[in-house]
Amino acid sequence: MRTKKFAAAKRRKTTTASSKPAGDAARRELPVALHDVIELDIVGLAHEGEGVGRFGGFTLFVPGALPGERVRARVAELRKNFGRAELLEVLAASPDRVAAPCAVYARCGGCQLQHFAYEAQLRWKRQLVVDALERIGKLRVAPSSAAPGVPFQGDSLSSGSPEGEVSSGASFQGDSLSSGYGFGGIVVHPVLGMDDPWRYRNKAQVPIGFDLEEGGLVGGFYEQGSHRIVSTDACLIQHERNDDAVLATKRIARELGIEAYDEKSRSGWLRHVVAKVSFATGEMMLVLVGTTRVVDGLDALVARLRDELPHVVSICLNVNPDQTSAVFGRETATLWGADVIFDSIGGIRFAISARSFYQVNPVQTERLYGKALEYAALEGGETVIDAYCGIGTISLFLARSARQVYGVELIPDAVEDARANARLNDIDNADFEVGRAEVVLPAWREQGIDADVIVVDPPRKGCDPALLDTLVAMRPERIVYVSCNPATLARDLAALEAGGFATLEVQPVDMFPHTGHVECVALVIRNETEDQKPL
Ligand SMILES: C[S@@+](CC[C@H](N)C(=O)[O-])C[C@H]1O[C@@H](n2cnc3c(N)ncnc32)[C@H](O)[C@@H]1O
Repeated sequence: MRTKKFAAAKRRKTTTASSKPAGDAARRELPVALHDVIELDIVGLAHEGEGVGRFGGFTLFVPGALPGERVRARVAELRKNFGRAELLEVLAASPDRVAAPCAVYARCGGCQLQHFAYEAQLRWKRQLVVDALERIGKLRVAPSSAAPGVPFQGDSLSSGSPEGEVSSGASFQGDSLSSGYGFGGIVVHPVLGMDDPWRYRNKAQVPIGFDLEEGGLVGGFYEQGSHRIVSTDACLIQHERNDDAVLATKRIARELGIEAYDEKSRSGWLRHVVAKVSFATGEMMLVLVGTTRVVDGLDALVARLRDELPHVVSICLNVNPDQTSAVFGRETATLWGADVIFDSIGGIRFAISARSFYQVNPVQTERLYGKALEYAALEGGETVIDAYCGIGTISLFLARSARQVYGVELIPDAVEDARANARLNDIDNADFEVGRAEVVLPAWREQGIDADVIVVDPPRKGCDPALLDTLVAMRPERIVYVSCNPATLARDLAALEAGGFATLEVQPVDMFPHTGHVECVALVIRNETEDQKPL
């Protein structure tokens, strides 16, 4: 085993691969150099699930390592304030380490946490949320909700993302935390996990490539951080029917001599296979993404897919002729069968077309939106605004219990889907508008639309500051904040606290088991004492 002494000697001969000049590292006398093999203790997990270790006070991210472990690792990248190291050996394993069941886990970029026991994943995700609220939002989390059994304590908690999507610059300062307006702090519930955290995805989007050793046309997943395709026939977080459909498509295309598209030479035809399955009905849609509208063998491919895959009710073609990493091109046509498949979540039906955005984990989506409905506490007479409404999933969930729902969304196609889904469910009290929430809400306010409840479900970057200002000005009784990023959630909840609201509870939901992602829904209420202040 290489020792620290060896590493120090080797360091004198190496340079850093940092985005900063090598001289930088020398000046700052980093305790490691590129390619050093070192032993280090892992003290936390970063947002993407990499182990976080410290070596001589310097932070190193070690993918595959778990908190509490001692590992041997090779330094693979150095930057000014942190580095990355490749895991070589686990010297002392965490009791939460398990064998990842997926055969391609080590190479595929899809999952990051299969080697971490599921219960431990859930405890870690909850702690990520608590840390974000305390460190970034400087919000007080109720002590009673510091769940027993949370494995990581104190300063060695989840250690942030290397790139730092939200830089808090905040250290934990107990006394300066917000008091939560006397509510005793925000209750952060244990993460709602899945009873069976496998085979949960309803959509597979599989890149197609060429590999002579594998027999020609292959499909799988991009290797972590690259565009190299890892050929794979099974994905353990994917519904079996999607796996079967993709496997059959690859085999039949090979047999018919249909060529995979090659990014470098820009030759070949088939770029992606997308399979969608409705958990409610079992119906499936297949979308072939090719470079042109026609290709030899396409009719035969469709005929054989129809024969072999009885659950497929729709086969579509998307044409993407461009030299781009975007999956889809502009043109989509139905080659056979229906234009859409139907799914339902919580009794609301959704029509899913080749290009519609739709939640990929329908089981957990129902639980997440059920919580949003509970937090909205609707009695039937309320006006609700759903900002960032997408295809109107939350709006339609809430419309059944409210007087009127208004949804706003940036993407026109999604708004079309939202309107169609409202019609499909005979819901006539939900109106949708295309636009930026931060522009449309102030306009609605000018028109006299006042909301009792406002739901926000923004993208990872969180709410636009102008929208937060509008929420503060509109002073709805309740805000239900659905978030896919605890860091921006914490930042925005802090802004709402400053504007006279209080966050009562946060319910994290595990929408993507075995990945570093965690979704949250937060209940924020208007602070009545603020209402009594003179204007
Ligand atoms: C996390 S998704 C919400 C999805 C939606 N709740 C659903 O279940 O279908 C965020 C949505 O916000 C939209 N969006 C992004 N920026 C926006 C903005 N400034 N105003 C309105 N919508 C926006 C995105 O297009 C996306 O559909």
